[in-house]
Amino acid sequence: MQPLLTAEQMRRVDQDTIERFGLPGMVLMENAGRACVDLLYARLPDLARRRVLILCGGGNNGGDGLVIARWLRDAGVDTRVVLFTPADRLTGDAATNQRLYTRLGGELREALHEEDLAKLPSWLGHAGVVVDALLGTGLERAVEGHFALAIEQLNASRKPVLAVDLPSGIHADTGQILGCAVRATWCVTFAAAKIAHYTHPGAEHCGEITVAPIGIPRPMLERPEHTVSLNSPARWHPPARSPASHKGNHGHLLILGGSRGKGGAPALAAMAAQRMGSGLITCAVPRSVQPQVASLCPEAMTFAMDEESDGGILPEHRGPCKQLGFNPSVVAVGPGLGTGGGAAELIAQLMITPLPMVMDADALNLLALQPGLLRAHRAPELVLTPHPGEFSRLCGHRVEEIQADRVTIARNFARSWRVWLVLKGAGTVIASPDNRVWINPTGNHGLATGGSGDLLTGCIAGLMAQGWSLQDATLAGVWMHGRAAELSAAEQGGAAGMQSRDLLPYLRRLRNQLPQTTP
Ligand SMILES: NC(=O)C1=CN([C@@H]2O[C@H](COP(=O)(O)OP(=O)(O)OC[C@H]3O[C@@H](n4cnc5c(N)ncnc54)[C@H](O)[C@@H]3O)[C@@H](O)[C@H]2O)[C@@H](O)CC1
Ligand SMILES: [K+]
Repeated sequence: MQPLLTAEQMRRVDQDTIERFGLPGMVLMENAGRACVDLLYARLPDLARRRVLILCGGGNNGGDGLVIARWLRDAGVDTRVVLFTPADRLTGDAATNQRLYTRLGGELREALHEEDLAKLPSWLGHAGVVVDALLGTGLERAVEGHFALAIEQLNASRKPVLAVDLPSGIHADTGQILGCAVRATWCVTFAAAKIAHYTHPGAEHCGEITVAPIGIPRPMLERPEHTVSLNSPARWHPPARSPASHKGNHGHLLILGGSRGKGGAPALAAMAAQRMGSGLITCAVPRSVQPQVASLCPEAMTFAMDEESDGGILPEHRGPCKQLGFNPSVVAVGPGLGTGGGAAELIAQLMITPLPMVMDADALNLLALQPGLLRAHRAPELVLTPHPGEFSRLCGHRVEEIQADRVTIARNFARSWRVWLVLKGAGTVIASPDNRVWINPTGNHGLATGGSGDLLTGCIAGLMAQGWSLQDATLAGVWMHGRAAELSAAEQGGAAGMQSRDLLPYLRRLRNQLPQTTP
């Protein structure tokens, strides 16, 4: 497990390590500072020839900066410290580290008044690298005044920046910028990453993230109340495929969707599910788009549903599972579905159908119009995959409110509606009905194009249909979808201009790289 902590959780972990476990705070701070020094040496082989400017705030983040300053000065590196609080106001371990640095002959300037700040551009100009130790997890209000000025001048200097723990100005729990925030080249965080490291816009400010151990015992980090984790392949348990298997062993996925002008969506979902290894796939679509879906994806079976004059599904065909004469392992509903009356009745019917289900796109828009359906759902496993706009319609919060605290709002929704929620967008949040949350680190802006959501639906539903656990199918589907975009960008000429279909060969490659559990 790679927990992602809030500022309060980290504070408690630090405190328990010091008070209950008995490891002094000075040791933690020493290890934190030392880890930053190691990163600087590793990334800048010519560090000894650079001037290092260290900007320190008045809390323990500044204390880490003073540890860094001591090590570098002792190694003969040209090191300058600028303190943004009066030195005599430092307390605890930060004050001790200030004394140690000064005892070593280290020079320390205070930047408290306008005339001090006027010198900052010149100090920055002479710096070969800057350490941002202004504010860490203790950020408690919007940055303004001389801190804001320093951050703006630092960003304008375009110097390489190491952020200590978090880029100053980023809120640890939400990834939001409070006032303004440092743009770092590297960020070394301690013991565990924080939610902000993988939540935008904070994530973009971090640069390369390193999680450094500082002596906090693992059980302190892996507490049950630490419910947010990074989504990573290490914890999935994909079921093994037998060499003697046939298509019937790998599930039958029913995709319900499509409408006139939106025939590509169910076809894309089907193609992604195939690349995940689904055995059989049936696309049930309105009659007029059936030939299109069949020619886009000849490996899938198609089923024609009678349609309304606008190309949507007719209400009398709302029981497609029965009509098809088979019991699908999983239903994926929504890609290109449309929001006509027939589609609405279809959703109502599906919500009382006891089948595992993935709902996306127009299925979610229809659900938003009849929220009572969600409360009464009978799906043993239900995954909703909204983007922030769809989620806004579902949960009633404005998009800006959702984006300002994605983890909390997604978590509350999943818990109160007993669903798995995949809140899409950079740093996709996956929330389970039992209060656990994962943040997904893979993906890029190449996914910001039509069709990529349909692929994601196909990935998750395709894995579920093969007997993956709901949790693993959802986590792996999201992770591989993002990773495929990264691979496509790296190997096919960049993220912009990516077509959703470009992801398909990479999905197949990633699927086959996953470890399998023994049958
Ligand atoms: N024992 C510990 O608790 C450890 C803490 N560590 C470091 O300590 C940091 C947390 O330390 P603190 O809790 O002292 O917090 P910070 O050092 O992040 O900041 C707290 C100080 O900043 C002030 N402040 C808050 N918001 C401000 C704003 N917008 N503008 C100006 N000043 C503002 C507060 O009044 C307080 O004086 C971590 O991020 C990490 O870098 C590490 O040294 C590891 C051990
Ligand atoms: K910082």
